Amino acid sequence: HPAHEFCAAAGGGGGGAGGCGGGGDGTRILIKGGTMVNAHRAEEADVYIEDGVVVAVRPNIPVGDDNVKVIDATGKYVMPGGIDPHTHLEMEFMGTVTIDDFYSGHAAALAGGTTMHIDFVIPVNGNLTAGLESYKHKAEKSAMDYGFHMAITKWNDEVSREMEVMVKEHGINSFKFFMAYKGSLMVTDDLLLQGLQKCKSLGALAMVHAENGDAVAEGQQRMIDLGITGPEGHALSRPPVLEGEATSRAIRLAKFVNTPLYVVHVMSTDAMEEIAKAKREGQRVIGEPVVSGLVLDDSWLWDPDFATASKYVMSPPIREAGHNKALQAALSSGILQLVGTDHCTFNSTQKAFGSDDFRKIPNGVNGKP
Ligand SMILES: NC(=O)NCCC(=O)O
Ligand SMILES: [Zn+2]
Repeated sequence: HPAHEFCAAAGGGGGGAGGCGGGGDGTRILIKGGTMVNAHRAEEADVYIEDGVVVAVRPNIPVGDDNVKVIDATGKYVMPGGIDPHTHLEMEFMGTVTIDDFYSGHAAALAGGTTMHIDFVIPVNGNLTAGLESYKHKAEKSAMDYGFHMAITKWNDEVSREMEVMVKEHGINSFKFFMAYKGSLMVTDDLLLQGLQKCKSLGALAMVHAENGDAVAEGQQRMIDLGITGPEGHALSRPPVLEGEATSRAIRLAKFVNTPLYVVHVMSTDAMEEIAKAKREGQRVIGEPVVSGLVLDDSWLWDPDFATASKYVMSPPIREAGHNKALQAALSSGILQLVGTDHCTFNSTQKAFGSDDFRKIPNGVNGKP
């Protein structure tokens, strides 16, 4: 099984569902001489691991016996594995499927030091159980730990009942509502309200993709009417004001229901300021910037080469320079709380579906731009 290559490389046990796992196989590893970094500080320390569990962290741990695998980390940082809270592996979207699956995506993540991620289950025709079955199947080739959030794309009594089953029987306790992608994944305010109330009653976390999907459709038509069909039309059609509006609306509806809210991929100062204001007033709102929004700007979308420009098409769009620095500052001051990648990769052939109409370019970028 391909997962074993990575488990072996990591010195871990056998690869069960959800990753390599410790396995109690007697593996002993000593990482020596590095600078160990945790959330609160960095220090010179060795790390001793038994059966996949860190049992000692202190300077100068003696090697002891020959059965300990010693890794020399002199001059290197030793950090906990990263957790990516936002990915889309093998996701069916905009008429195609993201090219990184639960094996190639895991290989890339592990190579970069990410050891766990949370993907979004997309229901099948609104059915949550069918969606989960499909994602469990996709994840059979996994090589690292993973978990699932779940999108809610329809509303009826069955969906409401299934949400409870997801929380109580499958450990899925975060549900995403797309306020954009009109005609496919988008939900109405009515559905969002029902969903927020259900999340509250289950103690689950509601998440939103915050853009005004109706206004985006209008903005897209405006661009087409103006003859703007290239990737730059993507950013022009869905400006920050539409992200700010939806973020504010979701925050206020969550306040009305009195339930916490997680805003995924915060890409603009407009959205970030809505989150900052709500938090100042004591509301429980979590804001997640993503790597592309923190480090890139929208100039790429104006590249005359379609293959280059289309690589940067995602939603909400990568914004004008300035938003990225403001998001970085908000992250360092705690207004925004964690970073995802929104890893959602399409190759140049897939991106070319929209070579004469930006509306058909599959939305999504590589999480490590
Ligand atoms: N972000 C993006 O453009 N694609 C992935 C789907 C989503 O998160 O909206
Ligand atoms: Zn996403």
